[in-house]
Amino acid sequence: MTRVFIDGEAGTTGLGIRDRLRGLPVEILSIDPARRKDPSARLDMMTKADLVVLCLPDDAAREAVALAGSLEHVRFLDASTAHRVTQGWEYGFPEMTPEQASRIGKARYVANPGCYPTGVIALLRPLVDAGLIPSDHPLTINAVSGYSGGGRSEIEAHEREGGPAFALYGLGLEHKHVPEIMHYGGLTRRPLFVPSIGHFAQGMIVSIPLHLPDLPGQPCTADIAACLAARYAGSERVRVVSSDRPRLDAAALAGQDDMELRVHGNDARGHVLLTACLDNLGKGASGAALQNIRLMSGRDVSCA
Ligand SMILES: NC(=O)C1=CN([C@@H]2O[C@H](COP(=O)(O)OP(=O)(O)OC[C@H]3O[C@@H](n4cnc5c(N)ncnc54)[C@H](OP(=O)(O)O)[C@@H]3O)[C@@H](O)[C@H]2O)C=CC1
Ligand SMILES: CC(=O)N[C@@H](CCC(=O)OP(=O)(O)O)C(=O)O
Repeated sequence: MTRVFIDGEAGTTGLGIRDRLRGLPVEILSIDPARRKDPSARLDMMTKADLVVLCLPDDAAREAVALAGSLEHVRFLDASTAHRVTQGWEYGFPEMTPEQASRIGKARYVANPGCYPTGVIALLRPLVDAGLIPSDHPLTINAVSGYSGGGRSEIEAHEREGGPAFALYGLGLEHKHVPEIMHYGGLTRRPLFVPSIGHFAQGMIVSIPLHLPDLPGQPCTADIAACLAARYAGSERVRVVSSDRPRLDAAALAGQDDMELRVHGNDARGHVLLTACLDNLGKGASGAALQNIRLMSGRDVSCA
């Protein structure tokens, strides 16, 4: 049975992973809460584990890997941003390419994707791979997240004091997710990424507008939709669904670990809007972590 230590178990992502592990054949090693930030107590737990799941701020995640670097039997899954584009780390997005699930299954170090990049890469990577979107195409990515995406401090701010109904942020245009979006999305030109936060707990929409006449070969909406549908055919967690509804609710998949992709098109205008709808805490965090834990413990290589 795989022994799992969740460093940061009491946080938002850590709790979500713990809940999802209930009933699975894994043993969860829990640290004494009073010593949860004590490096020697954490190292002691890591020594006993087969798999360490890091649900920590970036600096603490780097510290944990350094702390346990000499423990050769231990594998790591990091939910933070710290190692997502670091050499030697596998990207924990099993649906990204046909080979990715098996690469994750064999890796010692796996980085769980960011919540926004999960939606962005799912939409863009197949289209870039197919040559429908050039890697240097100028792109704008709009996104809205529930406030739980900001972790415990943002949750407390919204639930105790009340937060803004809707706010743009990241207005310095340097969001921490852009490097992984470019790296795994196959982009050579930096996209303009515009995140926002709403006064709802969980859920997310990523939306990417495209001008069809500006794309190579001038594809139509159906060409774009067919490319995405082919990539995710048979995927358990990522579905390409029809865009027949007049509006899309950002919280539509709250509480679920799936992601829905849509291609909203108006060929007469030459316009397409790609959307990804997911739960930032589900497929955007703990749900993806569960997929990776299953792959890393050899239980489920078909979950992509
Ligand atoms: N929320 C989300 O939607 C997503 C979050 N993530 C990532 O997951 C990671 C955790 O985020 P989230 O769960 O939201 O954050 P939280 O703030 O909810 O939880 C972080 C946890 O780590 C603990 N912690 C902080 N420093 C240390 C340390 N040095 N040693 C041990 N424990 C420590 C915190 O304790 P205390 O509260 O006492 O400081 C807290 O329990 C982050 O890197 C985040 O970027 C990834 C995807 C989505
Ligand atoms: C609403 C909100 O604040 N969202 C966070 C992203 C969530 C998160 O921390 O994501 P990763 O750990 O996956 O990188 C932000 O924009 O920084």
